[in-house]
Amino acid sequence: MGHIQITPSILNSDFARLGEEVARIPGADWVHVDVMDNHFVPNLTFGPAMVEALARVSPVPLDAHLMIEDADRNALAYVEAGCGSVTFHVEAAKAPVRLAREIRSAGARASMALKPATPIEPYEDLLPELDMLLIMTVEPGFGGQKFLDLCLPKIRRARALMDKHGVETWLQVDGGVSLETVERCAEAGADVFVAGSAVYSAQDPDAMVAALRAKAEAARS
Ligand SMILES: O=C(CO)[C@H](O)[C@H](O)COP(=O)(O)O
Ligand SMILES: [Fe+2]
Repeated sequence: MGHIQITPSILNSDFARLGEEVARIPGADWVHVDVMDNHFVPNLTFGPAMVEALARVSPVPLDAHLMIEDADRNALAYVEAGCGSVTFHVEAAKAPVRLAREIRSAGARASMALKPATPIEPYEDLLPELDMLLIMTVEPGFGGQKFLDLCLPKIRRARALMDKHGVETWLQVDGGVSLETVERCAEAGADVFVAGSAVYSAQDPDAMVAALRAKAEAARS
């Protein structure tokens, strides 16, 4: 299992002041950027030009979470925009192995996401192709939703499969992660934690990043 990483999502931050919003979380490991196209999910955020502008000013690397149809054709634009990690949804990719290899060859970490109802088992053999697996803990589309406990067994099963294959793949959780739920995720085997509303609704977002990290680390030991 990798070291604990905290990845705030800017989805519920102030979109009119994104540069200032990312400057409020210097203690984060990554900034999580939720790209939504109003087709794969019923919500619309931003595209490569906006992400490229954010990459230029962010104090930490960008972790793009692409909730978009036709990931095969659109994912590389986010590597070119300067993201250090690019996550596509397996439900939106026609050729996930080829896409993961393309993302890696273009110079970013390749990551694949699973919606809550998508099982990990059919994708076991893909794990060596991935730098990170994202297990969604809400239905994708909106920030501020309630954490789905029904996803915890899948996190445990994914961690067991990673151990079985001896891979270094990081295991990210995204959706409803807060001081109340981060320990459950860490105990189940997650090592990368996305937190949107928990971080940006806090008085001091960087202190919330530190608090989430401390809880996840304590849960693991
Ligand atoms: O991918 C997402 C939603 O589809 C977001 O990253 C996620 O919901 C973060 O927000 P919160 O921590 O408020 O749930
Ligand atoms: Fe996300």
